[in-house]
Amino acid sequence: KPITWKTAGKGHSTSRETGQFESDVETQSGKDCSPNSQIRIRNIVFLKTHKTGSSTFQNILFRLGEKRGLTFAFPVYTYQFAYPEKFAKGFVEDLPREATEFNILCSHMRLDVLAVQEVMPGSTFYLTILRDPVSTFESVFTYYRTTVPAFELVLNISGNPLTTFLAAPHHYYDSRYITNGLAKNPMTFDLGLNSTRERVDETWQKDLEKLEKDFHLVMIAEYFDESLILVKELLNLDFEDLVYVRLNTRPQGSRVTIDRDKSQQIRTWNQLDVDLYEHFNRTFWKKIQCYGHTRMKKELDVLESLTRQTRKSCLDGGPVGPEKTSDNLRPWQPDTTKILGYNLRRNLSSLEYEKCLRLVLPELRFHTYLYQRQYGRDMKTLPLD
Ligand SMILES: Nc1ncnc2c1ncn2[C@@H]1O[C@H](COP(=O)(O)OS(=O)(=O)O)[C@@H](OP(=O)(O)O)[C@H]1O
Repeated sequence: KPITWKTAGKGHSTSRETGQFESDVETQSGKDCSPNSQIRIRNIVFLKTHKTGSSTFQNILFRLGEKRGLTFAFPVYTYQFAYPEKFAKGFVEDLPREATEFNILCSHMRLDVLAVQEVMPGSTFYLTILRDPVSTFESVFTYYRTTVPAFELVLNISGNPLTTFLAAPHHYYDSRYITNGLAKNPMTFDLGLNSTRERVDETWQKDLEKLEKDFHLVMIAEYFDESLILVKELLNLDFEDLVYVRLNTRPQGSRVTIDRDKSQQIRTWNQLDVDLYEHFNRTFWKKIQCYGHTRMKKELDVLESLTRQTRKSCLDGGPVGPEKTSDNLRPWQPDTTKILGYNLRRNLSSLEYEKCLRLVLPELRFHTYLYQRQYGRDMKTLPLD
């Protein structure tokens, strides 16, 4: 089924006679069931939260954007919009000469919706992804142990660093430093909210209501495939657009075992993230309910089967450590854990190779490639000051 990308302009009407909806994105916002099978959406903002499976979804958007010739809003420097600063229009590279608007923005940022709206057209779909806060925090802690100041402080203390941190997090966490953003309620921080609060309060309820209005879909990492089916419906995509391999995974051995006590400590320390996740998990299942469980099951079967076939025809086995991947397929490696990558089967035809390569291409390489392609030059180097 070919996709026709059209901009869903503001003010499109609902055709009551035919029962078909051509509503613009605004009119769907906040609804549990969005009858949108007739619209073609061109513009997408994906808030790439940290350690939530977001690189896997970003890879889907990278492939989609390249295939449809869409224009990416890239950061002026590096691969992130001056993270952990709040997003600002000035962090975005200029439009390429021949383009009239940006279509996809999906690099790491700390959200400021109004600032993003200054960059992206009105007819834009806003998506993000949340993951169970205990798994997210453990992953964030392991990955950023030497870069987030609050985590760095426990490095030289003997014993398990996560145990040490969780025993007295206030001792290490100084909320005045924005670079500590990921050390407490990392998902709330990425969403641009005040993540330093100790507990949910009235302002928090308002924040949640606002997020519900701002985002058309909040994906849930634990139900990644179900999330993709909802994305497929929302953006009118094909199954083949959604085929993926899990990116940025760690070897089993690098995971810290989280027992019941530790899990409780993480939940207490990240209470806003817990509430955020529970809230959007509930709205997610309402959307699934609207979508229909039987229909969802059928779609999942098709996606799983296509994904299995694609992985089989592209990959030379499962994910492997950095020592076993070729240079161009090796994901960026922090100094605290290995990040797994993939090798491709040998003897792929050149057509297959191009398709399979994009499926496993690590974030930074794909970003560099797309930037080069869009601007006809290399990325700018960050000025030293
Ligand atoms: N499809 C899917 N579903 C669920 N979880 C997934 C998926 N793909 C990746 N992952 C897990 O997400 C973690 C990496 O997240 P990110 O890609 O967001 O990391 S990053 O912030 O961009 O570095 C990383 O978690 P940990 O392995 O616990 O570190 C991945 O294993």
